[in-house]
Amino acid sequence: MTPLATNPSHRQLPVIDLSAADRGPRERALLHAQLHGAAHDVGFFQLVGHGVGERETEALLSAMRAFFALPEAERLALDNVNSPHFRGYTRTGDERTGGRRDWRDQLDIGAERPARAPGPDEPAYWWLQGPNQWPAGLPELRTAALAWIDRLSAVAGKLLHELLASIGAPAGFYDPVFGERAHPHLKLVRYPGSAGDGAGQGVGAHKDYGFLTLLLQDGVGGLQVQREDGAFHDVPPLPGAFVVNLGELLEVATDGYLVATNHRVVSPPSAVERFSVPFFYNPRLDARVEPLPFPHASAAPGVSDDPANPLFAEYGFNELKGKLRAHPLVAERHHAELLSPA
Ligand SMILES: O=C(O)CCC(=O)C(=O)O
Ligand SMILES: [Fe+2]
Repeated sequence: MTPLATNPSHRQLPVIDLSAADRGPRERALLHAQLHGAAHDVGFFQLVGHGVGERETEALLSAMRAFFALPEAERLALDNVNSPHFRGYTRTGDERTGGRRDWRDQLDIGAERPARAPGPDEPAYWWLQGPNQWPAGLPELRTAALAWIDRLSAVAGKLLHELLASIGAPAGFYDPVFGERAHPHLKLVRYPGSAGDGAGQGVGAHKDYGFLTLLLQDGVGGLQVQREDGAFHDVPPLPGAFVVNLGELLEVATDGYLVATNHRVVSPPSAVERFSVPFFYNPRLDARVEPLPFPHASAAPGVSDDPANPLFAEYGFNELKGKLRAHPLVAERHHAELLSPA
């Protein structure tokens, strides 16, 4: 072994088989031990045995490829700059993470609900609720994306139950913040090679805002997770698996016992495109995440204290902070009153 080799235990994320939950108490106990370790130590793992089949996945991916193959004018007809709800298409270079330009284009999709412009006494996060923007000539995209949101909401719900049980908490403790008014979110993302500015920022280091993220990535690679050593380590693509990471609300819920982990994407080499589909399992916008009762609560270190990234227990505020930061063009056009003076 050369001194430069990465520690293999750092390179490989845990692989968790969710179907073990249905194979009797012994297998379920083993699953819980693995989940507990992965969620507490890393906050990232590969999920297999989730039951989502190749047909459903291919329906989503082929609609997605068709979308990104549309002429730019047709994609820009859905420009999110026209949506006060941060829905629609973001062209490459218009998104920011850590104050720097991300080199990816994407379509942001959420639950299909009518717009709700908040009144003067209502929280501003109601702006996040509103209609999606769909490409007129690609009805199959709407069908596949909404089906994916339903399907992955069910998988994520089951996973959250097992995860809470794995740390000795009541499995259904957060059920009331999901249900009919949950606020799931889906992104269809393309990384079109590198920007040529030397930064290689596909998307900059960040944490996700909600409970759990289930990511479908293609075979190109580039996703990296920050590990205990502070360095960013590759998350190699595993066919058929979802990469799962814990969001900020689970860190808030457990006072830091479970970790929301920083991650980023390094741009693929020029002329190589990478596609990914992150699904964010988020609760109602007006959900206030109560502290989770669980036996390890006294061992919790507290949530991370980053003045540049405060964590909010009321979910809508947590998402709104991120959206205003990531989409400055939408924020300036529609929400100037929410931006703090520079
Ligand atoms: O594209 C990826 O692999 C990750 C994307 C991501 O982390 C995000 O959009 O929050
Ligand atoms: Fe993310």
